[in-house]
Amino acid sequence: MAKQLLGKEVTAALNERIKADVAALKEKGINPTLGIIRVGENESDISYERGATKRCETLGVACEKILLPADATQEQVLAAVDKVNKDDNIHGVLLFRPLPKHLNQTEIENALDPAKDVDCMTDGSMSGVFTGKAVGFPPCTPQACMEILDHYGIDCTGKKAVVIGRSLVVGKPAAMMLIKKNATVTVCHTKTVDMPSVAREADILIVAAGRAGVVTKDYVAPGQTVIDVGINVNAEGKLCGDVAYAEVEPIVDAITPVPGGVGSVTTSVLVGHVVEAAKRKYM
Ligand SMILES: NC(=O)C1=CN([C@@H]2O[C@H](COP(=O)(O)OP(=O)(O)OC[C@H]3O[C@@H](n4cnc5c(N)ncnc54)[C@H](OP(=O)(O)O)[C@@H]3O)[C@@H](O)[C@H]2O)C=CC1
Ligand SMILES: Nc1nc(=O)c2c([nH]1)NC[C@@H]1CN(c3ccc(C(=O)N[C@@H](CCC(=O)O)C(=O)O)cc3)C=[N+]21
Repeated sequence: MAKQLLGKEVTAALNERIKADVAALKEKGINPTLGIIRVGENESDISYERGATKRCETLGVACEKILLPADATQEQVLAAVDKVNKDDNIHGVLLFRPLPKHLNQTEIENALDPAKDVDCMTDGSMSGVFTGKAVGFPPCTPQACMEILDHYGIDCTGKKAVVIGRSLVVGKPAAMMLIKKNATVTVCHTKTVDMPSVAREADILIVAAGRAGVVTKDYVAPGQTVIDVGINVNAEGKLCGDVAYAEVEPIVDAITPVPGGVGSVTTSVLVGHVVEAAKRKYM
């Protein structure tokens, strides 16, 4: 039986700190607020929105939403970003990605006010992840993965880490953060040849492919820690990860469940960034 790495154990201390910061801000008459921009009805975006909204509520942070149709134009999305940029009562912004293909995502991402960039959307913020210089906030999901490793005392120094996925939201920044923690990192993607044998060599396996069940028992080995970032909705409408949990869990040392793993830490990290953005502005 693998040890379950539980999101709620990781977020307990984080949430207490956030609540204290929220109380201090409210005492000064500041109401920390997250702005959400969603384009279309993607299920994984909607489940993140639900989780983030709930987390805001329990931590006393307000939430304002702009919802646009899947066929929204570049101008409409840019206008939404401009609106949240100009709104002094919004301290941090979440824009779900990837955006529909017809949009110029880079232009939209970089239109955001860097001070409100709580999920590392702008190139300026992302540069900080690669250079190690403190620029803005790191992306919430890879940070959540690192929080889990830290909380459970999983030391990365000298370990082999394999990341499946190379997106700017998860895979690439996660690889940089693992390097910073002194791991030796391999990044896999759809052109990787013989992924199972690469993954089996890992001490720490981070999976962010966005395909339910890609990681089967052939990808894992005893002794491994598996962090399942994937959030997919199965045929019964239930959340499931990218790892075939039932067949992988008996083999490895430690694993994050879905739900109850990375996703719940991500929303806490996000709300923490919003509160920190408000603190930087006023305190
Ligand atoms: N738990 C959480 O808090 C969060 C969860 N997620 C979830 O994580 C998953 C990944 O998200 P994101 O990075 O944004 O997704 P993207 O679709 O942007 O990227 C997926 C990456 O995985 C690679 N990939 C896809 N299929 C395979 C495969 N069969 N074998 C190897 N590599 C593959 C792709 O490779 P290539 O580049 O070659 O196309 C790509 O680099 C999604 O399920 C998403 O919902 C995302 C953010 C937060
Ligand atoms: N710019 C951007 N950043 C993202 O991080 C991002 C994104 N776009 N697009 C969509 C995906 C998907 N994703 C989810 C995160 C948490 C839950 C989630 O359900 N969280 C629950 C808990 C789920 C669990 O317990 O595992 C909660 O917080 O209560 C779902 C989905 C983020 N993503």
